[in-house]
Amino acid sequence: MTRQQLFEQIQRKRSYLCIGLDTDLKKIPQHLLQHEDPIFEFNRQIIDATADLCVAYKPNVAFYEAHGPKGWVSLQRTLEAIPQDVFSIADAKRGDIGNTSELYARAFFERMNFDSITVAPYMGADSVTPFLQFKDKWVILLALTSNEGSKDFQFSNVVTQGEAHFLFEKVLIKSQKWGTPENLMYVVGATRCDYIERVREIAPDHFLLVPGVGAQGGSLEEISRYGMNNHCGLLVNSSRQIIYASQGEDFAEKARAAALAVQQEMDKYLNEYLPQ
Ligand SMILES: O=c1ccn([C@@H]2O[C@H](COP(=O)(O)O)[C@@H](O)[C@H]2O)c(=O)[nH]1
Repeated sequence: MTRQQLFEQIQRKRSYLCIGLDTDLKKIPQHLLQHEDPIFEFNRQIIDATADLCVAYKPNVAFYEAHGPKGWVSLQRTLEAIPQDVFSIADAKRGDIGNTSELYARAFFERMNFDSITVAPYMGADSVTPFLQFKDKWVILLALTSNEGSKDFQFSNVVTQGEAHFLFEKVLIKSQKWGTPENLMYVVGATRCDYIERVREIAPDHFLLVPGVGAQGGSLEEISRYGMNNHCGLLVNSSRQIIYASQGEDFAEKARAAALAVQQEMDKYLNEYLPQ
């Protein structure tokens, strides 16, 4: 999917919501356990109930690979249930020496046909660029993550081009030599709203994948106010708050209601903050 197609979808649906498919057998409604693939059945019903309200789905690969080969099958079936025009994100946080990264890229882009994959920047250019060689596919690079531990490394002081920066700023500056706003996005946590203006100074045009609203408490209003650019430039993820809105037989209906509430808020922010 191209950046323009993503933006058109955002305008059409009045939404920049990404729904995280962090599907956990311990949390899904118990009546689904009788299905031969309960994870897929849960995801299928969530997707059917919410596809008109969101622009992306993000299965976190950990929730699938934890089940071994069966989990990979659930992931593949889930990907096939995502409508063609909805952006798909493999939240896999990969990255290794070049020839290994190339195989990761082939696994997620060719074997499975995801639109994008999350990648860790720590191993540098040769670990990231193999993912950038695929037409209309995206790298979503971890820049400033939403978790408490982000403080351990991401705020370390480093010197870039003779200037002092935080490490996450260096990731944003340096990686713009590897990709463009047409194939590179960044993960920036909604719990780090105080840095969103700084992120936009360094990377004004790139899309940001923003986890951390909902269960982690980040502010959708602040991220929208300070993070929106002229292509919207935001995919705001919510996983648990939406998919586990109910653990009863009405789970899909309740997930739809939770997604609708977020979409309606996003509609308002698109009116207020999208530059004309
Ligand atoms: O900085 C990051 C990067 C990734 N995540 C992932 O996003 C979802 C968040 O789930 P919620 O239930 O909405 O909290 C999850 O898959 C994380 O692994 C993140 O939270 N922060």
